[in-house]
Amino acid sequence: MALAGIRVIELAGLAPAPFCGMLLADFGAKVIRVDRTKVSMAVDTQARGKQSVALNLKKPQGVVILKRLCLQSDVIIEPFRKGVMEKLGLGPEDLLKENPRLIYARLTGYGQSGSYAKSAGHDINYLAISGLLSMLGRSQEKPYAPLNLVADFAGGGLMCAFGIVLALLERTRSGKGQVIDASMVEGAAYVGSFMWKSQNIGLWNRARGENMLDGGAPFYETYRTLDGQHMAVGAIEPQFYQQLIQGLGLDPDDLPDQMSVSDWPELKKIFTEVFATKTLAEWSQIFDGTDACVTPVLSLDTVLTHPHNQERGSFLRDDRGELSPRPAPVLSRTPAGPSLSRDPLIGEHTRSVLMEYGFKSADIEQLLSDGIVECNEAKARL
Ligand SMILES: C[C@H](CCC[C@H](C)C(=O)SCCNC(=O)CCNC(=O)[C@H](O)C(C)(C)COP(=O)(O)OP(=O)(O)OC[C@H]1O[C@@H](n2cnc3c(N)ncnc32)[C@H](O)[C@@H]1OP(=O)(O)O)[C@H]1CC[C@H]2[C@@H]3[C@H](O)C[C@@H]4C[C@H](O)CC[C@]4(C)[C@H]3C[C@H](O)[C@]12C
Repeated sequence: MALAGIRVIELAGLAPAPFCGMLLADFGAKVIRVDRTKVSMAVDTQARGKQSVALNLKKPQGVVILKRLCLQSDVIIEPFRKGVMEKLGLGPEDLLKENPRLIYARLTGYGQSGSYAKSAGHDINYLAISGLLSMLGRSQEKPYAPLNLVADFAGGGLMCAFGIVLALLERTRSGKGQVIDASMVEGAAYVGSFMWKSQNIGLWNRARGENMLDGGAPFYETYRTLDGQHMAVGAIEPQFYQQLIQGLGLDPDDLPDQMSVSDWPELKKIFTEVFATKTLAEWSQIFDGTDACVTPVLSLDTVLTHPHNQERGSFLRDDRGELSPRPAPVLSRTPAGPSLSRDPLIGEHTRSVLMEYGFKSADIEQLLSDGIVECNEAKARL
């Protein structure tokens, strides 16, 4: 796998950092998640392929252990508010001094500088400050955040993983690590570059929800079917639009021009009425194999049974039968090899990881009895 041999220390966080760690693990990195002690249940739902060490960083010995782990690792991912790591004596200066090859990834909402740097926040706040939230939503309605996909995952976890891979690549030339300041506000805005750079071609001239790609156009919309499901329509180009009209059984001569914006509400009404006359299966049969750009809106449960997804093996089932997306993209020689085993329990690998990093058995027993680290091997065997 592409990242085989890379060791990553991921300090446990909420959603973006765990996703970043999972991406690296899927592509072969050894990812050790450092959890707090005295926590019963992990909140990391993106723990595929990771190991867990439970370590109390509020104790000086805990800090020493983390430093030792970082000394023999390539990457650390920290998901805390600005200043937290420095307060613990684990800031970039401390860690890079001991391991100059370390890549120190700081995944935060607002970045390491600026007046918001120390403020709490979540995806919706970062999206708001990025400018993008103002563009998301239906006509005449308030802005609407599309789950926590854009800032947490696209602009946060994924962008941070991109930074880490860049830094690893650069290190092969310089031999040096570096600090990555991954702000979700900036990551989200960057993912949205198209929105800024396409303003001068008139794509966003109208109010929110009334443009071509934000729900304004009848040919870029979802429609309810007879059986209460939905079809997605993305027939932008005239030659594809023509196939949409044909599939709907409409006569183009009876319809206003595709690009007549003032007629869009009327055209939407017509499409809505027609889509409501057939089931999702019937519409799929009509449009599959055409270039009308019409597809069924699948649920998380039905994606697996769709022929295209089945043919490509786009989703996988783990040992417990849970379904999730296969890692993307697919690399021809060194594809990802996601773990199919259950997620780690908190502290399940404390002992084995510490041994691997050179700690002696007797020292580990002492750390356990002092409450600096915790082990959950017994629970894991149940
Ligand atoms: C699924 C829910 C998550 C939703 C995601 C949401 C939409 C997001 O947007 S995530 C993005 C959040 N933002 C960031 O990550 C940006 C950077 N980080 C921050 O800004 C902050 O960390 C913060 C704002 C996110 C949190 O601030 P906080 O004050 O809590 O923390 P920090 O200032 O960063 O300081 C951390 C302190 O912790 C100390 N620490 C760290 N590690 C250790 C260690 N190993 N040992 C000792 N101490 C440690 C560190 O030193 C700092 O200490 P100080 O403060 O003294 O400096 C989920 C959201 C909530 C979940 C539910 C909830 O947890 C309750 C249940 C729990 C149960 O187990 C499972 C079910 C729950 C219902 C659970 C379910 C879901 O997981 C949630 C709903």
